[in-house]
Amino acid sequence: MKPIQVGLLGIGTVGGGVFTVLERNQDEITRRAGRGIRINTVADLNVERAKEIVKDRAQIVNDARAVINNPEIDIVVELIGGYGIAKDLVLEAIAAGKHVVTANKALIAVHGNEIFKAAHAKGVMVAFEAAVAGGIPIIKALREGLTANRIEWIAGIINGTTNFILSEMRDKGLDFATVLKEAQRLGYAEADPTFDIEGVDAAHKATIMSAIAFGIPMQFDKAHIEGITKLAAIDIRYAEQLGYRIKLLGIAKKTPTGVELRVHPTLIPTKRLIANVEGAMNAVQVFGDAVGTTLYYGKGAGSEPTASAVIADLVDITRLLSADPEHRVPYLAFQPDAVQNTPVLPIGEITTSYYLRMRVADQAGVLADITKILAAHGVSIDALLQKEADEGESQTDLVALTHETKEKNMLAAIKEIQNLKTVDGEVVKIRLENLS
Ligand SMILES: NC(=O)c1ccc[n+]([C@@H]2O[C@H](COP(=O)([O-])OP(=O)(O)OC[C@H]3O[C@@H](n4cnc5c(N)ncnc54)[C@H](O)[C@@H]3O)[C@@H](O)[C@H]2O)c1
Ligand SMILES: N[C@@H](CCO)C(=O)O
Ligand code: NA
Repeated sequence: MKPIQVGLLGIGTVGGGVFTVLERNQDEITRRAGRGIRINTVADLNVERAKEIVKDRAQIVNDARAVINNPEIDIVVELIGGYGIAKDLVLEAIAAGKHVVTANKALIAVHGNEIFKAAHAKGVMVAFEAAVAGGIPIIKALREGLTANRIEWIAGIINGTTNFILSEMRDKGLDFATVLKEAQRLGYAEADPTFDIEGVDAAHKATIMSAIAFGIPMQFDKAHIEGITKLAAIDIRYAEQLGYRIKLLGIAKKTPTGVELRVHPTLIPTKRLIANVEGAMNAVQVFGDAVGTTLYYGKGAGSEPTASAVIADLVDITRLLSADPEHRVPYLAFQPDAVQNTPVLPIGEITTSYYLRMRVADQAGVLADITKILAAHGVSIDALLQKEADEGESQTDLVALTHETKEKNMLAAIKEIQNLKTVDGEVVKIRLENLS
C-alpha cells in the first residue's frame, strides 16, 4: 500500500527529531502502522537549515500553505509553536480535510475547543501526545488505558525547566539566574522562558490533562498559576528539614463542586517517588478510583523524546485510517503479517552485570588469581570490596561488581574460581541491571 503522506510544518528541535527518528526506525514503524509513513514535504522559513537535515529525501518549501494545499498530503504535523500563525495553519489544514498532529500545548490549551469543533465538523483527527510531558505517553494513558476509572486527581512535574532549576538550586546551591541560563543553553526552556518560570507552560499542560481526565472543555483562562520566581532558597531548605521537597506541580482535581486547576510550588513528602524526580525529567501521578495511583515518568522535552510522541500519533492515525479492525488495533502492537520469529535467547547468551560474593583465604595472591581468571573470560571488574578477616578467622568475604558480560563467560569464570584452593564453597552470583 502507498505510504501515508505527511507534511511537516517547522523543522526545528522537534521537527528535526521527527524527521530523523521516522527515517531511522521506518521498518519497525511500518510493521506497527501497517503502512509506511513518509514525510512528503517540509515547510520551514529557514530553508537552508531544513536542507541540512532533509537533504533530498523530501521536498522543502518556505510556505506552509503549500503543504496544506497539497492534495497528496494526508496528515499535517504542526511543529512551529505559539498561538499565532500556528493556529491559522492548523485551522486551514483541518478545512482542507487533513488530519493534524501537533506538539503545541499553548495552542491546544488556549484554542483547543475551537480546533476540535472545526475538526469534528470536517471529520478529521487532531492528536497532541507530544503537547503534555513530551515523550511520556500520558495522553494515551488517560484517554485509553484508564478509561474504566473516575479520575480523581492528577499531579505532575510537567515543566522540565523549572524542575531542573529547583534541583540544581538545592543540590549545588546555585542561584536562580545562573541555572535558568543553563536550562536555556540545554534547550529545555521555551522561546520565552517566562512561560516556564511563571508556570504558564505547566498550566497549558495541566489544562489539557484536566480536559481529557474529566471530560470538560479546555479552560486555561480559569487556571490558577504561580511559578517559582518568588520561591526563596530558605524555604526549600526548611522544607527539606521537615522531610519535604518543593516541586512545581500542575494539579487537576475533581471535587463535588467543581474542578481544581492550579499550578504552584508544592511541598511533597520526600519519600514519595515523584518527590525524587530530578533535573529536567517529568512525572505525572494519576489517581483513578479503580486503579488507585499510577505514575508515569520520562523525558518531557528534547528533540527525539518529543518526536517519539509525535510519531506515535502518526502511527495511531495511520492505523485508524485502516478499514480493517485487525489492523486498527493489532493484537501484538505490530501488524499480524509483520510479526517476526526472533528467538528468545537461552540464559547463557544474555548480557548483564553481576554481584559476586566469595569466601576466600585471607592471604596474599588470592585477589590476583581471581582477577586473572575473570580477565581471561573477558569479565571486567567495576568495584571490589574486601573485608578484613575477623579476629581469629583465616577467611574473609570478597565482593565484586562486574561490568556487563555474557552469562556463559561469567559461569565459566565462576567455575574456575570455585576450583581455586583459596576459595571456599560456592560463589554467590546475583545479576545487576543498571536501568539507566
Ligand atoms: N523543544 C521541546 O522539547 C518541545 C517539547 C514539547 C513540545 N514542544 C513544542 O513543539 C513545538 C516546536 O518546538 P521546537 O522546540 O521544535 O521549536 P523550534 O523553534 O526549534 O522550531 C520551530 C521551527 O518552525 C519554523 N517556523 C517558524 N515559523 C514558521 C512558518 N510560518 N512556517 C514554517 N516554519 C516556521 C522555524 O524556522 C523553526 O525551524 C512548539 O509548539 C513547542 O512548544 C517542544
Ligand atoms: N519548556 C518546556 C519544554 C517541553 O514542553 C519544559 O521545560 O518542560
Ligand atoms: Na506526552
